[in-house]
Amino acid sequence: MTSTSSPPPYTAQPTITVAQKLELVQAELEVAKLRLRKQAGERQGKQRVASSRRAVLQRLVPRVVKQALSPPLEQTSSPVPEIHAPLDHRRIAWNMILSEEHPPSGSALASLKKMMLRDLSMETHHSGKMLLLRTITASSMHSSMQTAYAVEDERGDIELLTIHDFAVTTHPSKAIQNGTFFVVKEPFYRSVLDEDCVLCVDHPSDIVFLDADSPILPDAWRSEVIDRSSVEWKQAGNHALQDQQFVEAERCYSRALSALTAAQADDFARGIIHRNRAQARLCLHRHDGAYSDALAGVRVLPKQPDPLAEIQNVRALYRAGRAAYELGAFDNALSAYKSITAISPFNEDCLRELKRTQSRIVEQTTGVNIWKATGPSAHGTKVDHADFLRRTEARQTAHHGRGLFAVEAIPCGDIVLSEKALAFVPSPVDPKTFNLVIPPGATRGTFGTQIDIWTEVIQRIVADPSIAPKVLSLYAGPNYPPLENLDVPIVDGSPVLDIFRIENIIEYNSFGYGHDPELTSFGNAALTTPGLNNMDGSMGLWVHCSAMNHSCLFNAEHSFIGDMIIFRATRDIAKDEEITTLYKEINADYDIRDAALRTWGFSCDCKLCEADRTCPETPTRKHLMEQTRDLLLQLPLIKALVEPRTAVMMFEDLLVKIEKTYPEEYYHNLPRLGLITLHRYCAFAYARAEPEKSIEHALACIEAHGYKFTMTDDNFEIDRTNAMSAPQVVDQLMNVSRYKAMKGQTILAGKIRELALQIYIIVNGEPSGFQTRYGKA
Ligand SMILES: C[S@@+](CC[C@H](N)C(=O)[O-])C[C@H]1O[C@@H](n2cnc3c(N)ncnc32)[C@H](O)[C@@H]1O
Repeated sequence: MTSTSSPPPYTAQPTITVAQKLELVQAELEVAKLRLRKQAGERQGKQRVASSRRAVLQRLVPRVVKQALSPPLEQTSSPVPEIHAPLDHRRIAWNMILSEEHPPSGSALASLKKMMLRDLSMETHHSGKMLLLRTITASSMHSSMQTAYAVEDERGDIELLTIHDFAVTTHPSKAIQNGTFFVVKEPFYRSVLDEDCVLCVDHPSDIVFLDADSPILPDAWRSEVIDRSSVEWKQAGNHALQDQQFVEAERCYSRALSALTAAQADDFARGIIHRNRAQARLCLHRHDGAYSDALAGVRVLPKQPDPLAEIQNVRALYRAGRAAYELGAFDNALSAYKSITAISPFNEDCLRELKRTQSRIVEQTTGVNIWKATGPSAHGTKVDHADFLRRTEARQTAHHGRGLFAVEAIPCGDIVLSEKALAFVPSPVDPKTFNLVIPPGATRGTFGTQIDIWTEVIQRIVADPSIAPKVLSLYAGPNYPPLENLDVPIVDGSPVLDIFRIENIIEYNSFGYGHDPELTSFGNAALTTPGLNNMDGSMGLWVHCSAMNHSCLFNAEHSFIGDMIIFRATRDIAKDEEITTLYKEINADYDIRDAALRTWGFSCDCKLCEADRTCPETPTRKHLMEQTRDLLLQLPLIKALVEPRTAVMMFEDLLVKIEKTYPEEYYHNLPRLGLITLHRYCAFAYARAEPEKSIEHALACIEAHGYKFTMTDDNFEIDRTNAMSAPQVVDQLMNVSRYKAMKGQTILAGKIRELALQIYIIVNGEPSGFQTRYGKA
């Protein structure tokens, strides 16, 4: 059967790669953005045109820019070979955040003037105003990141409201029911793609939910004031807690506290409510509030023994300990647990938590032997360990903003720091869809797990505003100058958080990693793979190490175990030396490398980049490297047509030519990255027939990474001032070690193996997998 209507643009493609699909999406997006901007420009400041109830309800049908693409994707030899996860059945869901980046309202409800829907102007932020509304429908998915509701004001006008998921998922109930009352602060009424306007809420604090008996509500809407005593509210809270309705429990306990009369406001009654609310908040992962409630629930013990007061204090202190532990405030947790042991020395729960807390404190000071502590099963999970940060601190650099510096000498191979993620999203097991969010004014988008990290960071700060300064201290790109005050203001009970600043912080500071098939036997070895690759990878935000700048001649290599990032010194680091790492897997082609780093807004000024920039041979080398790439792609064909020896000679010929593009006056003691692939290939090709030649290439491959290697019969010296640790170096060292062992130079072979193991640990974070890959000594 044939259809007369033209097929949607994507289904015309028999198969399509992710890269091609993204290109299509990007192109369509550009058209949409242009249309939207034109439409917005024409409408700015014009009076809202009222819609009928029926028309608004019809608009609730999900409609915006969501593509579920039918043809299965195929991985081809497309220019994005870095996408490794199986791509079958992947679908792309994309959507735009429809507002230009704009700050949240920082005004208190009491200072805002009420307005009505009919007073709205299009494309306008209504500063100093607020809308009092109620939902008249349940939610409907508006796009993959926004939820839509029909809402009405007290005059009965109705409109479509879209709430960014951050605002919904950070709302305690995570779901807004039909009939919910709320205020939208300083509303923004803006265009969407299909000629309509919607009210929109992007920032969590721009919406304030109201109880049904709130005095702000008009009489016609307000239910009778629920006249409960504090004790009744507390009992309602207890029931809700028992039923695991933690949001409701917290609300009831809060009402119980405000309903306390002066006569009831004694230590005893107040203490019970605080302790109970602490429990509800622990269950809601609101550790700031749980901690302060728990402490408020600690009673002053009378002089005479009072078993009830003691039991209550044990409860309160235990909750304080748990909350402090989750906030990473291990000293506070320790002191809470120690106070319990003074009351109840054999409390088993307390002793267990006390021991756990003590282990974290030891880890903070001495570092954790992370691989022994976690084992390989930790991959992709959140591990229970503490940061080890005391060897480094953030300081101002001369030209690169803040940087991370060693506060003590760190020997090669040692842990520079290990840090637990503030937010971590493991790669999806079954990545069927990924989201793409591009604000209309932006030239870049946010993809896949990066969006999940964004959500997680916002949720964490909304739950625990005490962590905000850590996040807000991070570099947020050129459009967001540093904040003078890092504490997030709390207005009407909500932290006022700019989701667009957070998005930029994630963009510039998060690490993403995917597992390269070539590296899987390297246990945890991970590549930093920003951009496209993130859609499959695990991703996290690690705050302390975010102060670390990039250098192609880095001195710290990072790897991941669970949600911990581990940096190891790739050479001896002196006290007060700046610690640097690779932001992006290094490319031998300077133009490609530079373009990648420009996405972070800078050009690297390391000696290697300087040499590549100034050496007159760089363009010739680029051309030769392109030839190398072409030859390697055609290798199966070449092998079929010519003798293997001839094929190798073709590569050796290229090697000689590329070597000449590295004049000593520019590249003295520097890596010669353009030689690595060819030496590696030749080492492999000669391995069986001419092992001596293979070892020559293996050593040359190591040298091309910047290692200066001088060997005697039973020893070697190595200069690694500008050397790069890499899995290929370990491979080649092990080739040399095996060869030397075969030749009877067992001492030398053993020493080279030790060096290989050290570099393996630097690259991999830990030694697991080494024996599996290279066998026993
Ligand atoms: C993760 S932050 C690193 C810390 C940052 N310098 C700060 O002040 O907080 C990344 C940003 O640091 C800057 N940066 C990092 N490495 C750099 C380098 N080698 N040269 C110039 N700027 C660099 C860039 O602005 C980059 O977007």
